[in-house]
Amino acid sequence: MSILITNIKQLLQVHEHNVTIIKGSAMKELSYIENAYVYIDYDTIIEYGKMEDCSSIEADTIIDATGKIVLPSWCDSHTHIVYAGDRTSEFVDRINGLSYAEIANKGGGILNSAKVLQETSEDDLYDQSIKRLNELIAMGTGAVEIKTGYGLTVEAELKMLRVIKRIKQESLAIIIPTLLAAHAIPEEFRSKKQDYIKYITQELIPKAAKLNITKYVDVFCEEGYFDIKDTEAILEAGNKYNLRPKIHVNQFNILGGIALGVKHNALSVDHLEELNDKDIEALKGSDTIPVALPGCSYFLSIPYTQARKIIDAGLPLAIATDYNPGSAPSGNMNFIVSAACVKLKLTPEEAINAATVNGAYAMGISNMYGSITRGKKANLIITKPMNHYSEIPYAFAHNPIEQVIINGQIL
Ligand SMILES: N=CN[C@@H](CCC(=O)O)C(=O)O
Ligand SMILES: [Zn+2]
Repeated sequence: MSILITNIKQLLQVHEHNVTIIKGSAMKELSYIENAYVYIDYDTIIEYGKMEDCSSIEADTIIDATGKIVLPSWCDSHTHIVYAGDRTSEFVDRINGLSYAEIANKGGGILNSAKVLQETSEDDLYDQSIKRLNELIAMGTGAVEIKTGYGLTVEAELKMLRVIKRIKQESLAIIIPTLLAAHAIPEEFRSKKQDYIKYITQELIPKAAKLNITKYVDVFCEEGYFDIKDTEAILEAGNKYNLRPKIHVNQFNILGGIALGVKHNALSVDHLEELNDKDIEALKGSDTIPVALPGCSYFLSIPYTQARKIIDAGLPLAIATDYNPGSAPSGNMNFIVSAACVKLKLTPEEAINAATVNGAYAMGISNMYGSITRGKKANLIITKPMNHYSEIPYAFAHNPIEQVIINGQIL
C-alpha cells in the first residue's frame, strides 16, 4: 500500500544522504523542508520534497497534513518495559523520606520487581508488557530497546527473553532486545557475590546466547551492584558470544564504567547523571554513544546528565526514557524531548536529533531508522496542528501526536 502525505508544514530530519549519527555542534542543525510531501510505498520512504513537485504522484491513501509537522518516530534506546506489577508503594516511601538506596537495601527495588516477575506467568508478563508498548507507540515511539534484568535467575531471565521475542514478533514496532545479565545481587548471593558472577558468566550468558534473541549485554555498574572488575568479567563473557555492551554507568557514582565501556567497544553508555572530565575524554574518538535518561533524574530527584558538556566536547548524545517500575515509570518520549530542553539545556533541534537518529544509533539501527531518507523504513509521526516544531518540547506534558505510521502502516 502506498501513502502520500501532503501539505506538511515542516518535514523534519530530511537527509539526501543517509545519516547514522549526529555529533557535537552538528546537533544544532535540524534539516527540514517547509510545505512538503513525503511518499511511502509498502514500508519504505520512496520520495519527499516541496509540495510543488508532487503533482504527478498517485497513492492508495492520501493524508492531508495541513498545519502539521511530520518527523521520524521516536527511537527509545533504553527501556525495561517487560516487568510485572508496579512499585507505587516504594514511590510513596520515597516521598516520605526513604532514598532509592535505602529501599533497595531492605529488599525493595530491583529485588522486589524480580520476586514479582519470577511469580508471574509468561502469558501474564507478555500481556502487561505489550500493553505498555502499545501505549508508547501511540505516543510516537516506533523503535524500542527492551532489557531483561528483572529475572535474576536463569529461568526468569530466559522467560523475559522469550516474552521480548514474542513482543518483537507480534508488534509493528522495531524491538531491540538486550540481555541485562547483571542488574542486582539476589539475597541468597549477598555474601558470595563471586558465585553470582560465575552463575552469570558460566550459566546465564551461554544459555541466553543460545536462544539467539539478543545482540547486546548490559550490566548495572554501580556501588552496591557490580564494580568495575565484575563488569569487565561479564562483558568478557558476553564478548565470547558476540554480545556487544550497552551498559548502565555513572547513575549514582563514577567507577570508571565509561572508560571500561569504551575499551570493550560498547554501543552505548547510559545514565551518566554523574560525569567527570576523564569520562568525556574516554568517549572522544570512540564509537560509543552516551545516552541521557532525564525521566530517571526527574523521578528520583537526582542530578541531570550534563548534556551540554557532552555535546560541547564534540560528542554525540542520545536521549531515552529508561521506562521501568522503579526509577522512571513513564515511556513518554515527548516528555523526554521536553525535559532534554528544559533540564539538559538542549535546543529543540539537539533534542530531536538525540531522540531520532542518535536514538537509532544507540540501538544499532540508524542505517534504516531515524531520518527521512529515501530507502529508509517508513516510521513517522504526524503531529497535531502547530506553528513550529519547537512546540513539541515547549508545550510539555501535552500530547503533540495525532497519527503514527510504523513500517508503512497507519495506526
Ligand atoms: N539503574 C538500574 N536500572 C534501572 C532501574 C531499576 C529499578 O529500579 O527497577 C534504571 O536504569 O534506572
Ligand atoms: Zn535502565
